[in-house]
Amino acid sequence: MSGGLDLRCRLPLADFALEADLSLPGRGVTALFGPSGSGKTTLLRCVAGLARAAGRVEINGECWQDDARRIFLPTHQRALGYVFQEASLFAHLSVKANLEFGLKRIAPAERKVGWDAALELLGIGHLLERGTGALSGGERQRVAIARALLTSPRLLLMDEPLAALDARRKQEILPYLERLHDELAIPILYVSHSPDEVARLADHLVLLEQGRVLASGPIAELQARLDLPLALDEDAAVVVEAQVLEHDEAYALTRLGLARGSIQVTRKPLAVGARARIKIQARDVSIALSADNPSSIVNRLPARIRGFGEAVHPAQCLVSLDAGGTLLLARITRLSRDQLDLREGMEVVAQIKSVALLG
Ligand SMILES: Nc1ncnc2c1ncn2[C@@H]1O[C@H](COP(=O)(O)OP(=O)(O)OP(=O)(O)O)[C@@H](O)[C@H]1O
Repeated sequence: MSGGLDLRCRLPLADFALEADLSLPGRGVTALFGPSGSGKTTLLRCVAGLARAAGRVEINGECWQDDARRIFLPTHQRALGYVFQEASLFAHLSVKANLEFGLKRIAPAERKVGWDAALELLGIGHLLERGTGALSGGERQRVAIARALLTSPRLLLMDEPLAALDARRKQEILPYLERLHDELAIPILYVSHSPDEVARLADHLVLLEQGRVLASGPIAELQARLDLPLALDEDAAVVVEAQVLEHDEAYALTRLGLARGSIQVTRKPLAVGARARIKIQARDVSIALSADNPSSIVNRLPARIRGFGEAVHPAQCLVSLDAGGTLLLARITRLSRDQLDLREGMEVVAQIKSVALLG
C-alpha cells in the first residue's frame, strides 16, 4: 500500500488485547472514538512506536514497522507529532524557545511547515516572548500543536487535546483545529470522547470497542448506520458537507447546496461558494408521504427509506434515509411508522426542523 495509513496492530496486555486492522485515508482527520478503555490511546502508542505491537505501520508509503521485514523504527525516527491532553511544554523556556526546540529537530531542507505558517495557523505570534506559565490552557495547547507541526510530521497524533479545557476554551481552540484540517496535508489521528468535537473535525471515523474495530468509514456513513451505537445516542446526528449557494436577504436565510437539492438556514456570514459543515439531529427529522401538504417546515427533501432500526425508547424507532446522496437519520414513533405504513425502499419526504452549522 503506498497511499493512506495502513495500521495492523496486535498487542496482548494483561487484561486487554488490541487487535486493529485499519486502512485509513492519507489526509484529513480520522477520529478514534469509543468507550473508556477501548484501546484508543494504546493504538496511538503503537503507531508512535511507544508500545511494541506486532504488525505493520505504514504512513503514506513510509514504513515505520513491518514485522515481516523486521522493520521497527524507534519513536524518535518516526516523523510524528504527538499532542496530549496536557500540553507538555518546557516550563523554563519561553514560547519562542519551545517552538524553536521543535523546529531545530528538522534539517532546513526537510521542513514542510515553516515558522510563520505555524504561528499563523495557531494564532500565537503575539505570545512568543511569554513564559509558558503565563499562558491560558487553550494557548498552551495551541503552542504545543505549533511545536508539533514545526517538526514537519508526516502524521499528527492528538490524544484528547481539548479534554483538559473548559467549554469556553474548547470553543476558542476548535477553529484552529479546523484550520489544520483544511490547510495542512498532514493526516491527523484524533482521539476524542466528545461527539461534538468528532462531528466538527472528523472526516473519517474509527469506532473501537474492547480493543477491536467495530467500524471504520467516512463519518456520515457511520453516523447513518443503524447497527452501530452512534445511532442510539439521544443526540444521534449526521454531519453533512454543504456549500453556500446564495443568501436571501429579504427573509434573512442562507441556502446551502447538498449532493442533490438544497436547504435553507438562518442567514450566516459566509461567502457564496464557501464550504459549510452542518449537523442534522435524528430528533429533528420527520417523515411525510408527500410534499403536497403545506407545512411551516422550510426544509423538505425527497428521500428513500434505507431501513429501520430500534431506538432506545420502545415508543420510537430509527429510520435511515437517503436524500439524493445525503444520508439522514430520523427518530420517529413506531406508531407513525405503522400509521404511514412506512417500508424500506419507499420514496418519502424528509422534513428537517432544525439544522446546526458547525464551526
Ligand atoms: N501497559 C499496560 N499494561 C496493561 N494494560 C494496559 C496497559 N496500557 C493500557 N492497558 C489497558 O488497556 C486498555 C485500553 O487502554 P487505553 O488507554 O488504550 O484505552 P482508551 O480507549 O484510550 O481509554 P480512555 O478513553 O479512558 O483514555 C485498558 O483496559 C487499560 O487498562
